[in-house]
Formats: sequence, C-alpha cells, structure tokens
Amino acid sequence: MKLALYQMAVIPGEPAKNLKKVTNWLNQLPEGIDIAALPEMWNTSYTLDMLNEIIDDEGHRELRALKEIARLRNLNIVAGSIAVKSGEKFRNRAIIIDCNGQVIYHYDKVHLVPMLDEPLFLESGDHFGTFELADSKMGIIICYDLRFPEMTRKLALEGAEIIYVVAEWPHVRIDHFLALLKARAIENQCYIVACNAVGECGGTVFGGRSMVIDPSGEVAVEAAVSEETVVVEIDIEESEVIRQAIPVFESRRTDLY
Ligand SMILES: NC(=O)CCC(=O)C(=O)O
Repeated sequence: MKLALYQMAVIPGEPAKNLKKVTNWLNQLPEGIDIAALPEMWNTSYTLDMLNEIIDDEGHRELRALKEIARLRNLNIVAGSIAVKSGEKFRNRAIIIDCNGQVIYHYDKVHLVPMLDEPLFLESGDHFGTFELADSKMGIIICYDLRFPEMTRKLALEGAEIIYVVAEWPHVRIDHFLALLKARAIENQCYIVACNAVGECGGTVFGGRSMVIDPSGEVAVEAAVSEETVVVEIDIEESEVIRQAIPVFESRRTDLY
C-alpha cells in the first residue's frame, strides 16, 4: 500500500488559498498512490476567533473539491481535519473520502486542546471508531487525542491496522509528539501514520516531523521541518506478523483492567 502525506504550511485564516494548495498537491501526486493524507485544520489553522466569518457550513466547499479529485484521480483521501460550522457550533472534523468520491467516515475531535484555546471556540465530538479504506481497517485521531492512549487501544481492539494521526503539533512540544507516536505503534502493534503541519499561527510554530511508524515501532519514513511530501510503501500484513511474535493482545488481563 503506497501512502502520501502532505506536511503542509497552512496559511492562517485563508481557506480558499489553502484549498488551492491542497488541490494542487493532490493533482500533482504521482500515479500509484493508494491513500493521500492531509494535516489538522488545514483550511484555517488556529484562527478560531475568525471562524464565523471565514468557513463554510459543514465544510461544503472543501468537500466538493476533494470528492471530485478523489473520483477523477481514483485516490483515497484521509482529508486531515478542517474547521466546520455545524448549526451554530464549530467543530474540528476529520473526513475520509474514498476513491469513488464518497465521504465514508467523519470524526469530530473529542479532546479539545486547552493550550490552543479549542474549548473556548469549538464543540467536541462524542463518538469515534474504525472505517474501511483500500481494503484495510483503519482509525483516525486528531493531534491532542494522541495523549489519550485509550483511544488508539480501542481502535486497535476494533481491528485497526493503520491509525492516522492528523496534527498541528507545536514545535515546542515536538519531543512529546515523537515519543507518543512511537509508543502508540509499539503498544498497539499497528502502523501509525502521522501527518503534521509546519508554519506558524498566532505565535505558535508547528513542528513538522510527519512520519510513518511500523507495527514494531520502526520509523519507516520521517519528514524534516519544512513543507514537504512524504511517500512510503507499507506492508499491511506486518501488523499480524508482529502480533504473533509478541502476543500482547493475548496477554492482556482484561479481568484486572
Ligand atoms: N492541535 C493540537 O491538538 C495540539 C496538541 C498539543 O499542542 C499538545 O498535545 O501538546
């Protein structure tokens, strides 16, 4: 399975310009990519106090464009997350679009990050789970969610072979990001595909280092700290191989925890 990640420099408060960047990137991807991924809040970045003026209801503008590219290019898109207006509320919503141009899953971030004022401006989601894409079972979490191991464990128990982590993780705490990504891969024995942003918003600098970690915890590919495309080929069977060699899931003491 061939994956591409867009470690994007999101332009704060400019959804139309960001959509143009994303559509250009998707259209220029080489043939043969199975799944393309985008980072967190790629339409607006953390311009939360401006959302009412700049975003579309339910993300219609972004969805229309991405669904068309997915269909025309026969490309599955883990469309990171975007700020959406849902009724009178705003949400940080991850969206998955299959290669037929259908939205097959969406997830509203459940752990709103206090350090970036999300709880002041956004409403949190109330459910999450796995989805099927490119014949594999997957899950997705958004940035701060990474600090809550219960989420990835639940997705792994539901059979996720790949867990996407879409992020705008600040440079100042990038060591936490790297350590937690690796831990989540090792403890759940699945692929962790992390797509972070770069650039800056309101004084917060985002730290890049997007990466793919295999089910044994080895880094398959890692980006630096500038805008870049990461492409990697993974073997989805690897998860089962590691789970047989180190049978963590069989050794769990569900009678105790
Ligand atoms: N966008 C985020 O959720 C940032 C999370 C973060 O800064 C942290 O967990 O640290």
